[in-house]
Amino acid sequence: SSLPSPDLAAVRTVHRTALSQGAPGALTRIDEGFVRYHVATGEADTRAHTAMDTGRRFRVGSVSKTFTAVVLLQLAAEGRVDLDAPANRYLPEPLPDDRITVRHLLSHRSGLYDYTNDMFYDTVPGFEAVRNKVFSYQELIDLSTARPPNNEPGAAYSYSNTNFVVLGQLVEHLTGTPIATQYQQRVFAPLRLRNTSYVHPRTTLSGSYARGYLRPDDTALPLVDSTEQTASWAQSAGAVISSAKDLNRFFSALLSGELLPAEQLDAMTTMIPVTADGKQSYGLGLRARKLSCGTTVYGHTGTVQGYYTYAFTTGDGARSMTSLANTSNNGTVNTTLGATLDAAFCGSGPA
Ligand SMILES: CC1(C)S[C@@H]2[C@H](NC(=O)CCCC[C@H](NC(=O)C[NH3+])C(=O)[O-])C(=O)N2[C@H]1C(=O)[O-]
Repeated sequence: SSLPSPDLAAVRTVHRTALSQGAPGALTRIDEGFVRYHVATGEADTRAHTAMDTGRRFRVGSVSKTFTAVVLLQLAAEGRVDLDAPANRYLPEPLPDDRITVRHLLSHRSGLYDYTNDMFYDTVPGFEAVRNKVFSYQELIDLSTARPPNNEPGAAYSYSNTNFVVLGQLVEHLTGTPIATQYQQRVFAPLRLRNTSYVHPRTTLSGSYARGYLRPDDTALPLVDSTEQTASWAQSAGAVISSAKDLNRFFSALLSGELLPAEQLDAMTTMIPVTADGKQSYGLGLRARKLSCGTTVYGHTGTVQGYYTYAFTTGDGARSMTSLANTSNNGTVNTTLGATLDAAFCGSGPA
């Protein structure tokens, strides 16, 4: 490819920095055609002192939003949902504002308040209060609509988990099947993502996986093992479990046109800047980042208790990278881990 070779030494340096900042372990896998690169550092399990390896599964957090967006856009391609219709046309219970369209939800422009702002205001108590809870979509939506909207529909970008919880409810109401069935039939099975699952509300991960460690707000306290949770607070906004190999396969397939017709892929990759420097933008359930070398990559990030994920690919899907650090509530680690993007796609160290 026209890209410089990945800088694996730079990836290792980023991992070591993340560990020095509090991550128990980190992994990065890069795939380009039949060529793959693996870098794993530190521990997947700090009690058993098990070494991290790139084959381990983990909770992907909001990378789940791209899976949900693919299901929605396939339904749109089948003529079963109109992206510019009011979402209320497809929902069992109406949102307070009829002007909110399906596209507003997919692009975080609905204005719907993000209930996790309250739910996780106090990090560990908030997590402990919900880690074994099972929510209905409607319960989560009601938490959101109890608060004023962030903006008029379509007037601004304001990221909100609520948007993708509504979209999960919409998919289930429209198809009459659980979102898990739609993920399985439309994405997991066709791409043979054997290490990817949606097991909500089961709390355990199967197979070989990395344990996740949540940092308390009082950073003097020990990390909290947050591996087992229902992730019911997130569901179609964040409850997918996957691996670096599978996420690389998913994003490569998506951007190379295996999952969506051109019209829907174009809609998904029509990006609107979300940072002042214009380097980060959002489309429909998809992020884009312009890297230090000028290359733009497409994918999503994830933050779920105990796990930070970056999963991105080139515009043609030729080269993909997934990085994980098995901690969270540690913004320094999250920012550090993001530098694996430059190492993977620009062949350079942190910008
Ligand atoms: C926009 C984000 C960053 S937040 C959103 C979603 N994750 C969540 O909403 C979880 C928030 C609480 C997570 C918790 N933090 C606290 O409790 C802080 N008090 C922690 O760090 O484990 C996800 O994933 N998205 C990320 C994304 O899309 O990159």
